[in-house]
Parts: sequence; C-alpha cells; structure tokens
Amino acid sequence: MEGVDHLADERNKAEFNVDDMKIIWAGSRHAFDVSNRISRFVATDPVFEKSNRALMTRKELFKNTLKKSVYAWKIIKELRLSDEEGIKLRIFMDQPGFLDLHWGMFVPAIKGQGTEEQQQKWLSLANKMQIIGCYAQTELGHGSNVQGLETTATFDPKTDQFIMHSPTQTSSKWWPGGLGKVSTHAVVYARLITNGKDHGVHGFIVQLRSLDDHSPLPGITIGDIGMKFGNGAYNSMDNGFLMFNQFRIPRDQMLMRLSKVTREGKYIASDVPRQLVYGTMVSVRQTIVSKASDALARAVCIATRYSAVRRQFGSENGGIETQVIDYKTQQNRLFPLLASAYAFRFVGEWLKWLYTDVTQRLEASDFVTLPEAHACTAGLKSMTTSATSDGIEECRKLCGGHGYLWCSGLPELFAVYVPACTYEGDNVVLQLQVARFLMKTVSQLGSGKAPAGTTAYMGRAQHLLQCRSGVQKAEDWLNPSMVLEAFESRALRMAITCAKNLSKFENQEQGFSELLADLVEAAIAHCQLIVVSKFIAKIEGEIEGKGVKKQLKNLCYIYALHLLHKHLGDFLSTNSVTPEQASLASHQLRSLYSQVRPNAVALVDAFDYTDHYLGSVLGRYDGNVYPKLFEEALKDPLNDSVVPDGYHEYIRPLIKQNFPSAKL
Ligand SMILES: CCCCCCCCCCCCCCCC(=O)SCCNC(=O)CCNC(=O)[C@H](O)C(C)(C)COP(=O)(O)OP(=O)(O)OC[C@H]1O[C@@H](n2cnc3c(N)ncnc32)[C@H](O)[C@@H]1OP(=O)(O)O
Ligand SMILES: Cc1cc2nc3c(=O)[nH]c(=O)nc-3n(C[C@H](O)[C@H](O)[C@H](O)COP(=O)(O)OP(=O)(O)OC[C@H]3O[C@@H](n4cnc5c(N)ncnc54)[C@H](O)[C@@H]3O)c2cc1C
Repeated sequence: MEGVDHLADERNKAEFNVDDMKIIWAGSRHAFDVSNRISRFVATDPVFEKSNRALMTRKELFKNTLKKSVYAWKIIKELRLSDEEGIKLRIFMDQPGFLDLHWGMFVPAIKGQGTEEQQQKWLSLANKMQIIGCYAQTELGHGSNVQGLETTATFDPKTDQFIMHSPTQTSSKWWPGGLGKVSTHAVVYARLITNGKDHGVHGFIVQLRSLDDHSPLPGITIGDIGMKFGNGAYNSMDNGFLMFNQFRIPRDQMLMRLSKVTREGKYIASDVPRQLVYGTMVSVRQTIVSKASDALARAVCIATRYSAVRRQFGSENGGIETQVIDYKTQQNRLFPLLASAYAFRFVGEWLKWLYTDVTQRLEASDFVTLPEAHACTAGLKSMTTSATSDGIEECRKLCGGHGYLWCSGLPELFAVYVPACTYEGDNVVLQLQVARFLMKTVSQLGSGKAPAGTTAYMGRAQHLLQCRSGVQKAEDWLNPSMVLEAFESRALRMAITCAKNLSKFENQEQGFSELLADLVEAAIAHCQLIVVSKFIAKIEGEIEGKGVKKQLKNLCYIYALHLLHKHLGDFLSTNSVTPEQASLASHQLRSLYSQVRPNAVALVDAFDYTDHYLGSVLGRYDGNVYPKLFEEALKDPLNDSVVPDGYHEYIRPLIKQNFPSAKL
C-alpha cells in the first residue's frame, strides 16, 4: 500500500538512536548535513532520473551522461557549491562519466606533479572546465607494469619541443576514462628521452582535440574502446584509445615538479623519490577505500530491507511465514557484510588522515612515511574492493530470484563496481606491493630500526611468535586485546614464514616469484589486521548517541570474528588460536547476530540513502516491494503490446507447424 511503512515494526525494534548513528556514518554533523541536502536535491530533480538507463542504447546513454554532467556543473557554478558539495553531487548523480576523471585524476595529477607556473596556467583552465582532461597511463600492452610503458616523449632541442610517439600497436593508450569522446586534454605518461637516453616514465600535458570543433589534432588518432560488462553500468564512460604519430608539444608541457628538462635538453632529476610520479594513483586509491564502504552499504541496505520484507516457510496453522532475515544462514551471510560496510567506513576515515599526513610531510620534504602510505593505500584498496565486489554479489543471492532483476539495483551496482578490483591497480599486483613492504620490514627486525605505524606490532615479534591466545570462554572474544593479539600473531607468523621460505632461495626475486600466492595471503592478513585495529580504535574512542556505541561494538566483533571463521586455516596453522577457541568464536558470533537482528533495518537506515540513490525496488525505504515489482515489470517495452513483435513471423508458424520457407 502506498504511503504505508511496511518496515515500521522493524524500525520500532531498534535499540539505538538512528539519527545519532547517521552522524557517525557520515563522519560529522556537517558532513551529514551536506550529504543529506545534496542527495535529496538530486533525488527530486528530473534531469537526474536514472531508472531508464538499462534500456538506453550506448549512444543514448553517453549523451544522457553528457547532459547530466554538464547540468551538474551548471548547478555547482550557479549555486556556488563548495568542493565538498560538488563531490557529493557527482556521487549522488550516480553515473560514471568524464567528470570523475577530470576532477579525480587530471586535476590532481597537475596539482601533484606540475610546477607552480604550470599549475597556474593549467588549473585556471581546468578549474573552470574550459579544458576537459583525463589520465592516460595504461596502454594496450601494459597496465600493471608502468615501467614497461612504450609511448615515447623525445626532446627535440632544435624546436624546444617533445615529440610524442606511439612506436608500436601495444603502445596505444587504452582504457583512460573520458578519453574516447570527451577530453580535450590528457596527462599522458610516456618514456622521456633526451640526447638518446631513456629516463623512464614521466607525465606530460597534451592537448588532444581542437577547442573549436573538437576534432582530434593532426598526429592524433583517438576513439572509444567499445562496450564493457553489463547494461548501462560503466558504459556511460567513454574509455578510450589514443595513438600519437610524431605529435609535438612545447617543452613546458612536461610536468616538471619532480624532474626537469632544460632548454639545452639536460635532464635534471630532483632529490625527491621517483615514486612521486605515481602520486595520483596513491591519492585515488585512498578515495576508493571510502567509496568501497559506500557501494557495499548500498548493497547491504537493499538486502537487509528486502530480507525483512520477504517471507518463506514456517507458517503454522495458516499463520504468517518467517521473515527470511530470521534464518541464521541469512544472518551469517548478511551481517558480516553489514559489519564490513561500517569497518570500511572507519578504515577509510583513518586512511584519509594518513594520506593528509603524508601529503603534508612530502611538502616539507619528509619522505619517511611514503612507503607506509603506499603500502596502506595499495593494500586497503585491494582488500576493500575485492570484499565489496564479492559482497554485492552475495547480496544479490541473499535477495533470491528477485535480486537478479535489474530493478533490484544489484546487477547494475555489481557491473559498475567490479572493475574497481582492476582499475587503479590490479588487486593481486597491489597486494604484492604490500608483501614487498612486509618482507622488507621483517628483514629489518633486530637491526635496531623499530617498525612504526601499521607494522609497529612487528616490533613485538618475540612475544607474538610465542604467545598462546588466552581465550577461554565465548565472551573473551569481546575483549579487544585478545582479538587484536590473535590477528597480530596470525599476520606476523604468516609474514615470518614467507620470509623464512624466501631466505631458502639463493635468488630473492626467483624466491619471490615462487612464493607469490603465500605472499598475497600474508599481505591480506596484514590488511585485515589494519581494518580490525582501526575499528577497535573507533569503538574505544568517544562515541555519542543513545545505544550507538553498543551497536558499533557488536558490528566490530562480528567483523573480526567472521574473518577469523573465514580464514580459520590461517589462524589454526599459525597456532594463533586452537580449534576450541575457534568454536568459541563461532558461538560468540551467533550471539552477536541475535543482538544485531532487531537493529538491522535501523543500522542500514543510518546510511541515509534516498530511494533514488539506491535505485532498487527491493531496497525501498517503505518496504512496499510487491506492487512496485509489478509496476516495474509493466514498464518494460516487451509489455507494450500483449502479442509481441515476431508472433506472425516465428511463434505462429511454429505452433501451426507451418514453416513456409524451411528446408529441413
Ligand atoms: C563520483 C565522484 C567520486 C570522486 C572520487 C574520484 C575517483 C576517481 C575515479 C576513479 C575511476 C577509475 C579510474 C581508474 C584510473 C586508472 O586505473 S589509472 C591507471 C592505474 N594504474 C595502476 O594502478 C598501475 C598499477 N601499477 C603500479 O602502480 C606500479 O607499476 C607498481 C605495480 C607499483 C610497480 O611499480 P614499479 O615502479 O615497477 O615498482 P617496484 O619495482 O615494484 O617498486 C619500486 C619501489 O617503488 C615503491 N612504489 C611503487 N609504487 C609506489 C607508489 N605509488 N608510491 C610510493 N612508492 C611506490 C615500491 O614500494 C618500491 O619501493 P622499494 O622497495 O624500492 O623501497
Ligand atoms: C573500467 C576501467 C577504467 C580504467 N580507467 C583508466 C584510466 O582512466 N586511465 C588509465 O591509465 N587506465 C585506466 N584503466 C586501466 C587499469 O588501470 C588497468 O587495467 C589496471 O592497472 C590493470 O592492468 P592490466 O590491465 O595491464 O592488467 P594485467 O597486469 O595484464 O593483469 C592480468 C592478470 O595478470 C596478473 N598479473 C599481472 N602482473 C602480475 C605480477 N607481477 N604478479 C602476479 N600476477 C600478475 C593480474 O593479477 C591479472 O590477474 C582502467 C581500467 C578499467 C577496467
């Protein structure tokens, strides 16, 4: 029934103040106010309608993205929205497009790698969107191996220009978002060559298209790489290809904050680490972690509300059937995902802090924490996006058959989200970066250099290698130090085992190659420890609001104990817990599920998502699922007529067994 809250009983059961939890989820009252206001604004503006996306052709979808993006920009300008409000507007618009790459990568690359003069010149244009930019790094032949890029930028001292060239087919840029049809400019990563010497990969600002008629400049071949996974979904983005044929740019378009080429063609490397050329990726990986919590929370919100609406079995004497959310199996699949959404939120907040800190240090030429920032952003990007992709798919299954309907919102969410496991660094490749960092840290233990930051626990190696978990009863698994010790000892023991196995090889690189799978697992164990420890730090801090802390504690221990259960092999084989302690953890998990159950719907209400943003009939705030499923079905063009097109051509001849032209 319209106007009735079918989930009212669920909401009445909540044992905490949802409005207070909304503030915790958003990060602050101010952040909540901004999100709340902008999401409602987007939801009520017809230009941002998105329910018809799956039925659009690629061209219609692309044009619709242009329309929405330009309208969003107009609103940002006319209403003088702040940067924070502008980002929220793009998030709630919920349609990938060139704006993401312009603001998310092109502008940050110039800010991070351009000199002050370059910033003044290019950012003044980019900030007004008088030029539109993208980030052109990946090539047909190389994405992960950035040092293997083939595009060249050769300095020509006669003309004071760089000649940009794609020497092979595999050197074609391939994938950059916004490149295919929209961008006028790109930050292009290419091998810098001066006086015949290759100085490795550097960034260059390159104009691609005319600012008058948008045609590609002479010497540039450019286009879209074609359809991607799913209907609608990421196909709104014009991921592109690009080839240079001896294309010339002025010398001052090399991004020269980190290293320079003089008028004479002399290469001058500054004394900052060369890895700063990868700085934009570090910054985006950090934002991807917060976005993981957002995407997982959307899926969990849909699955939780629907699980409370959906009933199957259990009716006695014609009475009401059981809500599927009451099945322990449903809880065992759903509540760890709910807990993960909160866990990723808090680790995302912490990572933002870490990133801000490292940025300030870099400005003061302090590079000490750069390896840690790289390892944390790479590892957490990898871990959270993998868990979120799997989690969205699990939420689809939690919704049974209806989850497979496009109008459940879950298929499109999955299709849009899943490339996050690949872009901004393949998730396995990124965990191997963490593994290298861990192996280096382990090799330095005992050298007098105490590990710091997220590896500080390794400084207590002597204790962690010998200790036995003190858990004796199920409630002990609610003791933060016991939980942390189990995770620390598992992570450390896995890393040390890898290091020992590595040391058996004469050639370290060969050993590393042999042990890749174990190294990835050790890296994941380290990343899970970071997430657990940041969640524990959160619940040990000050948290306001009636009943809020209790709920967060429950979620924190669900997060930790479900990981323990899932990776039990690691915990047992490293002797970090005994089989008896593991079974006490399962017992405690069941008890935590029962405590979360009455609060589940309120815990997803705390995300404060509008029905527009969720885009799901199953996840509607009012739970009015069945009539709306019918409404959606009737909107399908196949239902425009009762007798379908093709009846006379195919169905009728078939059932009349009358195939005029058939030669069987
Ligand atoms: C809606 C609104 C939302 C707003 C929000 C916007 C978001 C925006 C939208 C996103 C939408 C998607 C857009 C996708 C955009 C792409 O996908 S862009 C392309 C991304 N590409 C990648 O991520 C490539 C992945 N590969 C790499 O990063 C590197 O090549 C690798 C794997 C790290 C290896 O690099 P390498 O130079 O061969 O390094 P390696 O020899 O392994 O290491 C050398 C040293 O450098 C260090 N190092 C390596 N990398 C780094 C680094 N980054 N920093 C510091 N040190 C490093 C290593 O630790 C190592 O240190 P030491 O051991 O020597 O001390
Ligand atoms: C939707 C989308 C948007 C993108 N947007 C952009 C963009 O805007 N700009 C841009 O420049 N790029 C962009 N990319 C490209 C993206 O960054 C790369 O695809 C990504 O970095 C992975 O590189 P790859 O494709 O070369 O994968 P590959 O490295 O070829 O990976 C293939 C397989 O090999 C494995 N593998 C590779 N190396 C190793 C190793 N050393 N050890 C063990 N296993 C390994 C991987 O785990 C993977 O399973 C985008 C990609 C996608 C899908």
